[in-house]
Amino acid sequence: MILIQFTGLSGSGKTTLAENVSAMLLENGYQVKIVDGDVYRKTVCKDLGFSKEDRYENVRRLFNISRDFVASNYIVLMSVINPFEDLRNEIAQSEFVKTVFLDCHIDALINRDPKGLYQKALLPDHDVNKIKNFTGISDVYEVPSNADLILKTDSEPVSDSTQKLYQFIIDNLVTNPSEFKLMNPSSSQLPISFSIEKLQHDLSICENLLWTPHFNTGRYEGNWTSVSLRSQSGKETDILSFPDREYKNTPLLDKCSYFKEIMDWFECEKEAVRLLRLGPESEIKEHVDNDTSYEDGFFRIHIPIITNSEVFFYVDKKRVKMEMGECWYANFQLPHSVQNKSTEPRIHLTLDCIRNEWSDELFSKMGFDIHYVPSNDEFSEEVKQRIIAELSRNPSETNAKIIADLQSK
Ligand SMILES: Nc1ncnc2c1ncn2[C@@H]1O[C@H](COP(=O)(O)OS(=O)(=O)O)[C@@H](OP(=O)(O)O)[C@H]1O
Ligand SMILES: Nc1ncnc2c1ncn2[C@@H]1O[C@H](COP(=O)(O)OP(=O)(O)O)[C@@H](O)[C@H]1O
Repeated sequence: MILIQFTGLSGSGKTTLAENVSAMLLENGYQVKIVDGDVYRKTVCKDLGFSKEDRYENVRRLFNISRDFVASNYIVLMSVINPFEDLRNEIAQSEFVKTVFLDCHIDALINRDPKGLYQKALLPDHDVNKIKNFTGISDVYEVPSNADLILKTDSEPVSDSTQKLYQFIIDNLVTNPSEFKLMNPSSSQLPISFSIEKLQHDLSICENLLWTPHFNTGRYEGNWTSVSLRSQSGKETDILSFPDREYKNTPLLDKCSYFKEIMDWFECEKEAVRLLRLGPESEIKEHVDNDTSYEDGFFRIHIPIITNSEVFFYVDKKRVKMEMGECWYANFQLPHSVQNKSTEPRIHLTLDCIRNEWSDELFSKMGFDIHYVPSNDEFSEEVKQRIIAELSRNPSETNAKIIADLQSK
């Protein structure tokens, strides 16, 4: 299945194209849902306005609703202005999401003005009818740099845009739903970054110590070593990481105040905390680490201290570009590998953390469905009830069948 996240200014054609394409898809036997910002702002999102925070919250809520529909094998057309690049990218991390940019020049929109909103947005400041913070006029719209499809809705007829979008959806549908795993992102950047200078300062304290070679020599080629800031024995040379054991800070951590500060930023229990050094021209072969996904109650964080563009970190066959000072989660239960093709070492600080309420709040802000249970054909009870409630609002023979099917599971 597929989720189309539209992005485009008011009047660019989101509603028109969503409705046209939906009609064509329905005619051809597909199940379709339109999740339209304009509509949901009157119900689920009626507490939200147009501040930056509210727009983020609005789009995230609509994405959560859309994702539930995708889980029920709907083609979903999420029709929102969706003005922020980082939020669109966050959503696009899910494999089933495609971004469609409705590119329409502002002059054409002002001219077109189907709802009379531009006229109101352009009124003088003192006018009581003026719409403030209007996207494209008095509020930001970040032009997408990596949309999967761009439709020039100011220069092509509606029928052309409709046909192109319809074909794009058909071409990108996951044809065998049983092979399609709906899941949380395989990797995701946290909304925090750390000082590269301070990270490298603390690293310099550790650099002359004895770094222990990684125990599983079959897994890598070249040089892969580590030093512990927190380990089971409390020793710096103990670099093993096993779940559900007691961990203690090592004496090294007392000397590294910034690493300690970073650890404290994570308001959750920590297991192993280590510096991992992948030497020049070295490679960690593809492997999986069991029970290391957020859904298992665990999350491993990577913070690059020294890295460069010749480091290739892959998670689930996708390259994850982690820059120095950034903070990343990845699901290491999925196949992953690292190649350092450069002549410099790559050094990361890694923290093994235990999921709790604090991290659930953080991960839901990052677009994770914290109720997601990894299984191909089952939903959590809560998700199931939400889908049933939504389908019941829209009675039809098909919806009645889906509800009966869901209730029988
Ligand atoms: N200040 C301001 N800025 C932009 N849009 C405004 C504003 N005030 C009201 N409207 C109407 O709200 C619709 C946009 O809502 P969205 O949910 O798509 O916006 S956002 O993605 O959260 O930015 C948008 O609907 P569309 O015209 O369908 O885009 C407008 O009708
Ligand atoms: N190629 C096109 N694609 C979509 N809409 C177009 C196109 N060309 C002209 N239009 C017109 O632009 C307007 C778009 O309005 P609407 O679909 O409500 O936009 P939005 O939902 O983005 O606010 C409609 O009047 C539509 O007929």
